[in-house]
Amino acid sequence: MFKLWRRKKVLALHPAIDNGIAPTAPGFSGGTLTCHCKTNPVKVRISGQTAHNHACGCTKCWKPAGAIFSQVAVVGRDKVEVISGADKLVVVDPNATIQRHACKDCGVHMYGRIENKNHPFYGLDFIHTELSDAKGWAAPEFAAFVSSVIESGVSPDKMPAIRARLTEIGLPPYDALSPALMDAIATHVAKQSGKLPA
Ligand SMILES: N[C@@H](CCC(=O)N[C@@H](CSCO)C(=O)NCC(=O)O)C(=O)O
Ligand SMILES: [Zn+2]
Ligand SMILES: [Zn+2]
Repeated sequence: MFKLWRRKKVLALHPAIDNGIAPTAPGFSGGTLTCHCKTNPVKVRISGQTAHNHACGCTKCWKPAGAIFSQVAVVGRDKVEVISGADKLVVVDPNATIQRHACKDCGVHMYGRIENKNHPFYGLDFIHTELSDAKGWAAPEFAAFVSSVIESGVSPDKMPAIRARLTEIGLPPYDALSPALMDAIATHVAKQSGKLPA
């Protein structure tokens, strides 16, 4: 008789978080993001470390094939320079708050930019550091917009297992951004409206 061994199916959250998160390197100073095109890839030079790296479950952030989550971080827009293939970049949704500049050939998002000067995160670009093979990028710290994965077709039944796995990995799951970032956004709004002193 054959015995059938069935391994528990592991959730494919994101390749950069499923098999252990690479550590942040002190003093890390950046690297080059490369799109997935075999020829003439788009290259974006990032001249600094990122901040607020997180797994994002929203429908708008770019995810590698098979991943439920995106991994996305911010860096000052002055640290982002397209060094190759600029002619292949298109803005995915010009009406979105974050204007994601994607390679029109492979679909990879190379950077997302906020053009609204009143936005709390104006001055920061959103990038996917897994597009660089440099080691030492800031590690992800939390998971954002977790419930939004349902909007991409994930069965609601899987949510308890997804939240449990994120917690196990060390990425606290939130259904918006992290409390610290939500507080920063609300503080900015309150200062703009005069409810708090500027
Ligand atoms: N349920 C929606 C949520 C989309 C959303 O609000 N995404 C956030 C986080 S993106 C990176 O952290 C956001 O700020 N979006 C602004 C934008 O995308 O322009 C969905 O899943 O689509
Ligand atoms: Zn490409
Ligand atoms: Zn997102």
